[in-house]
Amino acid sequence: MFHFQQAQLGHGDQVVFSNLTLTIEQGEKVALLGPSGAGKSTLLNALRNQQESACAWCPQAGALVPMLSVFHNIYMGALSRNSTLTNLRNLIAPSRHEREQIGALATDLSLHDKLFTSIDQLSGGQAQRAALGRALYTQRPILLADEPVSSLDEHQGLALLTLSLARHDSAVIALHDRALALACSDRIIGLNHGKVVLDAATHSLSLSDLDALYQDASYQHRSYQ
Ligand SMILES: Nc1ncnc2c1ncn2[C@@H]1O[C@H](COP(=O)(O)OP(=O)(O)OP(=O)(O)O)[C@@H](O)[C@H]1O
Repeated sequence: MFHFQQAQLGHGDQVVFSNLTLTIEQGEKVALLGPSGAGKSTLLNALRNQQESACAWCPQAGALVPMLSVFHNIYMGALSRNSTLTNLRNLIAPSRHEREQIGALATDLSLHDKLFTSIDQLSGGQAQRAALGRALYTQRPILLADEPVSSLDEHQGLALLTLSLARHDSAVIALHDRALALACSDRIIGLNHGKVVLDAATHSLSLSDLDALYQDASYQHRSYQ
């Protein structure tokens, strides 16, 4: 599904991964872990570039339109699958179908009472749930998400991540919460300084294995598979 062979990834002149070899198969639910600046967002962007039309995309900043409502921001997930005319009509006077679909999704995200509230009047966690809603509403098979539940409490984070993963065939999700990664993924890829330093089946890992990823600057590659 995704494959890199001795790839160089970065931003303009800034090389982040100098020699990345990595394959992610269809059906895998992968958690990306690693300290700040390790390269998680860089890798997610590169994955998206490989399969853009198949990916539901939930970037870290959310990229929502602050003046528009939760409903309208979630609807934006559907823009690419409808005609311009249908989109204009739905943005001005949503069809019953869209109201029902987005209403049900907002209920799943505990945002039903904020459906017609603008994003700039939401808490950080509510805005994050709206961003996840927009990604889910694209209805594409691969979920790529960058810290999608970082502003939520652990119970809500786990519930929404579980819901999101159940709606996608495959997923790669950058997380900072190690326990959440252990609870939700079936493979964990650990990054450090633009290198894959851990790549293992989740069931073979413990919290302390993951702690080491953050504590030891000279962490060496470990594979448990
Ligand atoms: N737009 C950019 N232009 C240049 N360098 C960038 C850009 N975005 C990120 N970088 C650099 O790439 C490296 C990896 O950043 P990246 O955002 O991928 O890390 P991350 O693991 O997602 O971090 P965080 O957990 O803080 O989000 C960092 O050194 C960062 O400074």
